[in-house]
Amino acid sequence: MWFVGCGNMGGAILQAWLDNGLDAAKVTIIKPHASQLPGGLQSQPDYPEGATPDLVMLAMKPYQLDDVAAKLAPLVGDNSHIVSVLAGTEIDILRAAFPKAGKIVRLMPNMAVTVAKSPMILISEADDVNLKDQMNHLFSPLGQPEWLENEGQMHIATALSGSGPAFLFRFIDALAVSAAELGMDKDQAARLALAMVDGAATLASRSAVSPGELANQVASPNGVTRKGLDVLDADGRVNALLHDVLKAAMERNREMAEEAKA
Ligand SMILES: NC(=O)C1=CN([C@@H]2O[C@H](COP(=O)(O)OP(=O)(O)OC[C@H]3O[C@@H](n4cnc5c(N)ncnc54)[C@H](OP(=O)(O)O)[C@@H]3O)[C@@H](O)[C@H]2O)C=CC1
Ligand SMILES: O=C(O)[C@@H]1CCC=N1
Repeated sequence: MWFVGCGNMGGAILQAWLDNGLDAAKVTIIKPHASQLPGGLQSQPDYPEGATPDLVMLAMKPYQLDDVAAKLAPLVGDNSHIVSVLAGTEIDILRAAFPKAGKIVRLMPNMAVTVAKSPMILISEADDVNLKDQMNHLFSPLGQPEWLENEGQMHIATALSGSGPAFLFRFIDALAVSAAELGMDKDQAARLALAMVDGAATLASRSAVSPGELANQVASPNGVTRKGLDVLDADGRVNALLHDVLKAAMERNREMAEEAKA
């Protein structure tokens, strides 16, 4: 297996696979600069000569595709599947870059692969049951595989699930900062905000009722929570805010897809 690029996202996937028993000897990492890598692995700047990979994980930045393809495309053949985590880089573009490759799959993971809790959003160029089984087997130790029906859905899926952790991390920070501004010790506020989100997310994921209903269960009539919810809900504030956040991220993903075609 070859990793092309192994930074935040590629490194998290590799770490998760190593934690799940992947033999490090089967991994070759190609990237320009030496850096600390999962499992103490070393990267190399050049592609191995005379070797053909079974699987290539494309995990560099989207704008680096042309550079990568110039060197990698001649080395991949029918039996080399390519899995790309590149945001906004569509299957047609990947196929044009790697005309001789085996199957091409797009994956949108998030950083929670290291705790086996990333939705693993997938789409491939062909509706191939064997390929799906193979990908599910490969990626289910990192989170829940979730196949899209069409590639157009990848824009919003990327905003929600790929970028989503960043939005939630900001929310946790904002809760902690606000609690500190309102009188709590800063470190204690940070600790409590994180523990509360962790507990609430676990509860919601295990609950038979929706998060909306759970919010109502927390809020006593005329109680403390209702006053806070009223602020979130005033003029549809929180929905409007998150709509705008997802729309901005989704539109950037769409724009990146257009840039890749230009
Ligand atoms: N970060 C995230 O949460 C998510 C990221 N993604 C996608 O993952 C991809 C990587 O993002 P991220 O990990 O955050 O980025 P990073 O900047 O952390 O990592 C980029 C990697 O690409 C390598 N690289 C740079 N140039 C080349 C090249 N010419 N050939 C091979 N490798 C190269 C870098 O190597 P070096 O260090 O040696 O320079 C580095 O290992 C992006 O396409 C992004 O869209 C998708 C979902 C979530
Ligand atoms: O910000 C980005 O472009 C990538 C895609 C999803 C998460 N990180």
